[in-house]
Amino acid sequence: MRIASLSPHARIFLVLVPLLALLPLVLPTYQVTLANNIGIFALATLGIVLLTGIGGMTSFGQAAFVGISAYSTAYLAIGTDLPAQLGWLGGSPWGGLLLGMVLTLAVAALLGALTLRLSGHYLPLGTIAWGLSLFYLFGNLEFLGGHTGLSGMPALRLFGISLDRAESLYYLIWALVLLAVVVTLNLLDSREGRAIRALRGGQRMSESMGVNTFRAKMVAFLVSAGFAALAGWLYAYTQRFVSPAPFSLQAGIDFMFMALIGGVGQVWGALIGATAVTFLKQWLQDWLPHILGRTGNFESIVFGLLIVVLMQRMPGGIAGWLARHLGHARKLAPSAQPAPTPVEPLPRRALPAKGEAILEVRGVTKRFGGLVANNDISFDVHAGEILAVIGPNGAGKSTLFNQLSCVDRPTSGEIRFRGRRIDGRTAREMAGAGLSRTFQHVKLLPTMSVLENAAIGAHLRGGKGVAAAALRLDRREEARLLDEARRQLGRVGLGQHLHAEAGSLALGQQRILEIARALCADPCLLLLDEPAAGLRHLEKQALAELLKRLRAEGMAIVLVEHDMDFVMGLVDRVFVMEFGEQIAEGVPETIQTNPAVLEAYLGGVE
Ligand SMILES: Nc1ncnc2c1ncn2[C@@H]1O[C@H](COP(=O)(O)OP(=O)(O)OP(=O)(O)O)[C@@H](O)[C@H]1O
Repeated sequence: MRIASLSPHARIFLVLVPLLALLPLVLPTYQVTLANNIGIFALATLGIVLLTGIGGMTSFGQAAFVGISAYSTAYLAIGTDLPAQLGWLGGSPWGGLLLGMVLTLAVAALLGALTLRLSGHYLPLGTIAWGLSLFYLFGNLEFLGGHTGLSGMPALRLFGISLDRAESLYYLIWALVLLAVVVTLNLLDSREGRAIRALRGGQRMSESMGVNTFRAKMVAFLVSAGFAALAGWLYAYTQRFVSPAPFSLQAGIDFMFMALIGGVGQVWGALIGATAVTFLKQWLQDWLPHILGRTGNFESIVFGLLIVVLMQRMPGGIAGWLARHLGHARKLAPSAQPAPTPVEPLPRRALPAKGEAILEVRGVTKRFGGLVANNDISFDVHAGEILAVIGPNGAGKSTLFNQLSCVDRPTSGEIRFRGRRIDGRTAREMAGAGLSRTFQHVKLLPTMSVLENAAIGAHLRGGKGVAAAALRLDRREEARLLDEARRQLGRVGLGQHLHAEAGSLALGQQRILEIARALCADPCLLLLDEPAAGLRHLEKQALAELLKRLRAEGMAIVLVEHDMDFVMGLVDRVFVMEFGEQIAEGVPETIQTNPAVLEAYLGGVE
């Protein structure tokens, strides 16, 4: 295999694995011990990268999760005074890992269930509260040794091999770190991973594409806690002694610093950050007393100042800086590879018969306090038809759109989609039912590729979960999802831009990308919010051709649009609103000459 054909991640592994394998052979034992600590910190920090940097959820409780596992491990390994129920686990390192993992994940699930649905600062505050209370709990439980902790742990023994030396533990620790990196990279490069990566700034869009954002948050939270649990298990066997101090809130903040310095948005940032912070602290501790000529806790002060400067100079951390300067900012992100061979297309939804009523809106009224944004609106949309909703600014079009897509619910009246009432249903449910949409203000994930942005639309057409993704058992399905995204992008004319960052596209192209994303959901009703805004003349023509083809296939399309030339040459019917009222409805020819429309919408053209 040629090196040039390897992904950037594979190339990093190619360099890193032999380097890591050689280190204990050349380093003195105390530095191997330092490398072991770095590996354990990197594991916990990797959880922060996934949760905070990629998923956008800030947690200061990572050290507390490490602590639960470390204490479970130590408690079982020492094995004195075990309650009868835990006796069978006593003395076994696997028992410690199992108990640590189960307890950590149970606590994370509970904490997640309480805080992840809430926006704003609830999660960080919840994790701070959790970190504090657990620290005091560790210190006050007598069977955990109180503030002096648990000591006298035996050495780790796996498969009959004793890992009692720093060198032998080193290989276990770093093998697990690299395994965790692989699992994280695999997860991020999957359907579930796209959902996690979309959490930062794309939650409303994701829900409209059928992504269960709460589930995606929970997955990130649990995987992150799982890494902390693994770190805790290794920590206990490395130190062979546990006490509350290393699991304090301060330690949780340190993990956050490691992630920030290393590069919180990049998987490799965890390893870089853990290494940089450990060495920096060590270096400051060794040299500051010499430089300042006196001892004291100066390293904490200098460390704090250095972090402020680093954050200011390198907001993306060291990994972000390296990626930018080595020219692979994009490539370091999980990249969707082109499908190697033609794949079987995804199954399609049976489209309703042409002319079937897809959407029935009856007497819909929406009030915001005293303001009536939509008043008694009624219309139908049929399969194989394009309806335009037009009206001057503030007429109530977006409000209507939000209700049609179940982002908002009417104050009164009802909306039926394919005969079933949908007012009160969620946007996610509607995505599954066959309603897909674009947004007035484009909602893309700018640092993700065009291909991956489109693939989010196909989320509900795949079903492989986290374990399949982590173990790469989802490759066939993933290839089909990406193939569908590629097909839809080709259809809308973005086939040349598959691997570009979505944020690098012109605004008009971004709108078209939203249409491709919506089409990936295989909808039977497409809601397009100002699709022609920002498009050049030729792009508008191409868009009109595409919408005509979709109409011919039997799709129902509702669009809100201000560009009258575009609307009148394309749509079958026009629905006109003003001040929340419906003032006219009909074919474009009659609407164009309707006096009420001319008066209200065009400002009274004679
Ligand atoms: N969440 C809200 N709370 C209060 N008032 C709102 C809310 N959303 C919309 N409105 C009001 O409802 C009216 C209709 O707004 P809407 O955005 O639906 O109009 P529009 O036709 O889409 O306008 P535009 O073409 O400028 O997007 C406006 O007066 C607006 O201020």
